[in-house]
Amino acid sequence: MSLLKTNAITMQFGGLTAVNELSLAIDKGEIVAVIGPNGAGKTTAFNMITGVYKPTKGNIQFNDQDITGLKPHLITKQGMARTFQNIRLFKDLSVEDNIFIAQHLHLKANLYQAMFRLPGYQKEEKLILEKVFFLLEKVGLADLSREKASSLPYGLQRKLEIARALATDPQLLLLDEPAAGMNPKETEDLTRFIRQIRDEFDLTILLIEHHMQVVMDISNRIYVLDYGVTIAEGTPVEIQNNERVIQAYLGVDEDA
Ligand SMILES: Nc1ncnc2c1ncn2[C@@H]1O[C@H](COP(=O)(O)OP(=O)(O)OP(=O)(O)O)[C@@H](O)[C@H]1O
Repeated sequence: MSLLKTNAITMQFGGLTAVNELSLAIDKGEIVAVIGPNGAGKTTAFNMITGVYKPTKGNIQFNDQDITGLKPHLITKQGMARTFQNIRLFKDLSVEDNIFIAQHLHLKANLYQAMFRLPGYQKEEKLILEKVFFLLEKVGLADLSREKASSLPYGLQRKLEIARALATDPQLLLLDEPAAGMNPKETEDLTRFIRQIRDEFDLTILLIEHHMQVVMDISNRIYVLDYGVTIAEGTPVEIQNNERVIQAYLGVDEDA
């Protein structure tokens, strides 16, 4: 059974069809990549899946529930989390506070209990802090918990962003260009890290990535978009040998 299924989702912006009848099916535990040249529609696809845009046509099933058009925070609550192409941390907050804030989504205490720090809130807060440190340990950032997010090297900021996404207890994690701007060492580390969190947190991962080495190394399957159209789907080996893909993408602009 697929964890995520998009049935011919289409997104039109005026006269432009950014994504045309995209049908993805992602099984539990898979790591699946969506690739394609700039402007192919990858981020638009993510935005439809995570509720930022409502598809013009088609529908999206997550865990066998129709989530088409649900607001992003409700989709997050159903077990989907994402990171963005441009890092979106609270740069002036500490590493631990960046995760603490994400955890608040799960708070059951009301505003009154929180304002006066009543016992119900304090108990919950303690549990959240434990979880924050558990996550920081897992991603190797525990020693840097008090540092300002903006003071971390780029690769670690990306890790922190992923840890923050994990704080919402996702089953499906969407990563939008996780290797963007990373040096070769950081990229290698990231590939290992993505596999590690998939295993440790029992995740399914969908990623957009331009870095071909990362894509080929990490993905179970790959979908290729070009001008909004799905031109190929297959294993890394199949994709690397697909003539249409080579023409549309791999032959050009490999490291864009
Ligand atoms: N909100 C919007 N309004 C109008 N056009 C948009 C909007 N968002 C995206 N587009 C257009 O839709 C097409 C697909 O864009 P999208 O950002 O999804 O591509 P992408 O594959 O993610 O590209 P990149 O690799 O550069 O991030 C582009 O032509 C883009 O200009």
